[in-house]
Amino acid sequence: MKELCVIGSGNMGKAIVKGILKAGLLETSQVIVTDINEEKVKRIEKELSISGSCDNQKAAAESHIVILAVKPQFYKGIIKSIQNVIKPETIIVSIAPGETLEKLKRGFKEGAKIIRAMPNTPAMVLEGMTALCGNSNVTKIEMEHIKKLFNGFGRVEEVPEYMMNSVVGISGSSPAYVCLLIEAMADAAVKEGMNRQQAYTFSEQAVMGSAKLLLETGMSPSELKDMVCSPGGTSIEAVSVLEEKGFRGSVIKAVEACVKKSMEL
Ligand SMILES: NC(=O)C1=CN([C@@H]2O[C@H](COP(=O)(O)OP(=O)(O)OC[C@H]3O[C@@H](n4cnc5c(N)ncnc54)[C@H](OP(=O)(O)O)[C@@H]3O)[C@@H](O)[C@H]2O)C=CC1
Ligand SMILES: O=C(O)[C@@H]1CCC=N1
Repeated sequence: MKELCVIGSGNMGKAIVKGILKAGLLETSQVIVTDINEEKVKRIEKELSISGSCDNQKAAAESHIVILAVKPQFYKGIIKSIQNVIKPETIIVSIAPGETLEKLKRGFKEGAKIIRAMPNTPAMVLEGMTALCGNSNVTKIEMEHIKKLFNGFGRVEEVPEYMMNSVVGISGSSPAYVCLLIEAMADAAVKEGMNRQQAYTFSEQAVMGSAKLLLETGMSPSELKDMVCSPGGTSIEAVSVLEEKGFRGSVIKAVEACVKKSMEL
């Protein structure tokens, strides 16, 4: 038996396995990863020294925890192929938006232990943020066990299921819009004559450092903004242009659109 089977070795599947191994939470011999693409399986086997397979059913049958890390459109087919081999004590973890506990439950046998998770790509560098919620068949101890694994590659918060779509908006999808901000600031510096690489370094470090400062001090974003904006200084000039252009309103609308899409999936 393996402790963990991850179905789908793409961006998230690989990030999750890498994080758990890096944190030393599981041995390489306790993990199996599958993919539809044999080349990808070979690559991840070699890179992480773990077992790989193209046989989802066999891998799921012999694992205590099964994480579904494929795009939502492949869920139906994969669940159909593994539903009969999932043991009553197996914990199934889904990371797709739109796959509700109710929808997932219909795919598995009565009593199945199902957890919904919403991680994000910074998991690749152990700085992920994951929201978790489980169905009533998952015990407290089992939830703690899954939390600990996801803690291996970042922070974890348990949330009620109705918050999962909001988590997609603020966390799962947000690296995409944070990157737009980083890219735009770098573009501005390039426009001023800075070389591209240096512009990315300044921009990335400013975003990372600001987030770290807030996380480590407990300061609110408005407090840090006020601290940076000297009276009659440079920062308030930038803030006032962003307000004029509807920066915050645009971000709120963007997150709302993301949450809405997640609800529709
Ligand atoms: N990327 C992100 O930022 C986040 C993604 N998610 C969710 O995580 C899930 C995975 O996303 P992501 O990792 O980005 O997707 P990827 O496409 O990078 O990875 C999925 C992998 O699964 C493979 N696959 C497809 N069908 C099967 C199958 N039948 N059996 C086994 N493997 C299969 C894909 O192969 P092929 O490429 O050949 O189709 C691919 O290698 C999605 O549901 C997504 O919504 C959640 C949070 C963040
Ligand atoms: O864009 C998506 O659908 C996925 C879900 C969260 C991040 N990426």
